[in-house]
Amino acid sequence: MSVILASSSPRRKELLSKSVKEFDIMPADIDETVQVGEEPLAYVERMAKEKAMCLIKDKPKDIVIGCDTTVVLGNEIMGKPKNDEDAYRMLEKLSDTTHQVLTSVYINTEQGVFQKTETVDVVFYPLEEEDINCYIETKEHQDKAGAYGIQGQGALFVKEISGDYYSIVGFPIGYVNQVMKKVL
Ligand SMILES: Cc1cn([C@H]2C[C@H](O)[C@@H](COP(=O)(O)OP(=O)(O)OP(=O)(O)O)O2)c(=O)[nH]c1=O
Repeated sequence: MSVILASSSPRRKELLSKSVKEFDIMPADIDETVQVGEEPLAYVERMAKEKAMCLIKDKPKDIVIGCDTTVVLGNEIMGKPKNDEDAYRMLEKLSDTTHQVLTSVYINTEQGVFQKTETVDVVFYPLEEEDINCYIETKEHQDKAGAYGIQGQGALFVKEISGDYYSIVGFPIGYVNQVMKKVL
């Protein structure tokens, strides 16, 4: 039996390695389109499950972990920006307001499924045009939901968070570790 992380994210790999010594990485290739009328919570939970399900078919005896993170402002789901203009648009909207970061982790094991979804409130300071343009030049936004990374230069935008920091980064390692202690 192996542990498989269904992810291409270097952050998820680094965080899982704090809890599990040996695991395989098999990125899941799924369609991440939001369905018509789909609520953010349902969306992020479906994505985490689908990433894991992709691999479960071939590896039913293994522990498979799928995870998804999305930024939500009001009812708008902000995934990864398509380009720099899209990133600018997202950061302009996130300026001087509170958004939610939703992260769902889906862990399939022989003992059953463990799924948890965290919602973290994040408050941003007002961002000036120059702040956003300088940030976009760093390219840090490119692979991140909501076009920022709290673990990098995006930290400068953050006034306050309420909830699990590691869920913002994309992987609720404390919870995953609790599950690993039960199933490994
Ligand atoms: C808000 C925020 C998001 N992110 C990241 C976490 C996720 O990796 C990414 C959201 O995209 P996801 O689709 O959740 O994940 P991914 O495409 O990076 O990896 P996978 O192969 O597992 O699907 O945004 C940060 O790293 N820091 C932040 O502050």
